Amino acid sequence: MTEGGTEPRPAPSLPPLREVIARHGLAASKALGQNFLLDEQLLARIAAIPGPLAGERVFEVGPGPGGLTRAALRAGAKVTAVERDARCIPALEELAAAFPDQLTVIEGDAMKVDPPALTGEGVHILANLPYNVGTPLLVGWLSARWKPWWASLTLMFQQEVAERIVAPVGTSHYGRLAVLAQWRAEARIAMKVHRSAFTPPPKVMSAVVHIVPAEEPEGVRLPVLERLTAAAFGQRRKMLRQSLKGVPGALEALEELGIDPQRRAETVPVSDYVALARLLSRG
Ligand SMILES: C[S@@+](CC[C@H](N)C(=O)[O-])C[C@H]1O[C@@H](n2cnc3c(N)ncnc32)[C@H](O)[C@@H]1O
Repeated sequence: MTEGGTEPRPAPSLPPLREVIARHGLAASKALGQNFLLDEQLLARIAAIPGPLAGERVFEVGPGPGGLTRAALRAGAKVTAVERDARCIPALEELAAAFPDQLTVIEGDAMKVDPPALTGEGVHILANLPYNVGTPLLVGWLSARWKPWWASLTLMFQQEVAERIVAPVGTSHYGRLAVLAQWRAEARIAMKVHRSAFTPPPKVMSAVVHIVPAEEPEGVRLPVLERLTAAAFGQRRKMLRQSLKGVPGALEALEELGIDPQRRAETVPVSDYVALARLLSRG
């Protein structure tokens, strides 16, 4: 016995994921963006990205046959998983039975559930999702009130999308998503994943992005920052004095901050967008 607690339970032995997929007839659906990860060592490495999960709560979106789910459960997490494909639910219920009191399975659309109501605050979000679902969910999670209800995000994306999230100023991927992800959070690519790791393999390479909340800069309203970056990057080849013309007060704010109006959007660091938005948030 450990002091004040119980011995961790030995992880139950589970059938290989291929067998789970075959037994439950989980032929990958293109419409649901299903590309499954079956390599359990790789899955364990992804589940380790948020840090030690023993006793932590995890919200998983799109568990599918449960590969990433079982990795998080083996690491000792309490997992709430939302899956849209009804065919996957019996396989996930089997996993819940193998890890008593550790897994709650919800059949539903992640775009429609209210995760903090399901999981409470301080959860680690884990997801390997289709791009068309993953990006809107990410934007929603990054737009939450700060500090957010989640403790970290560990999300698989197409590599090109991952590059746009972590892009430094001055690079071709730098844009609205980079500013949104970086103005009050730290975002990095934690792992690149070759397309051949998926069944079936997608057309492009993938990468896992890890995001943790940082201090929110004071006096900045997010809608103001978004209006600014929408205008600036909406015409990214133009000089700021042209692209920001339609944003009331923006040209005066450039001058007040000593930001050269001849610069283009992609040369302006996140800290300058924040400073501009702070001035414009005053009004
Ligand atoms: C790329 S697969 C990943 C499956 C599994 N996590 C893995 O890594 O092998 C994406 C999963 O997300 C599910 N999914 C797609 N759209 C969803 C949505 N709107 N809400 C919840 N799950 C969704 C799919 O059914 C599928 O199981």
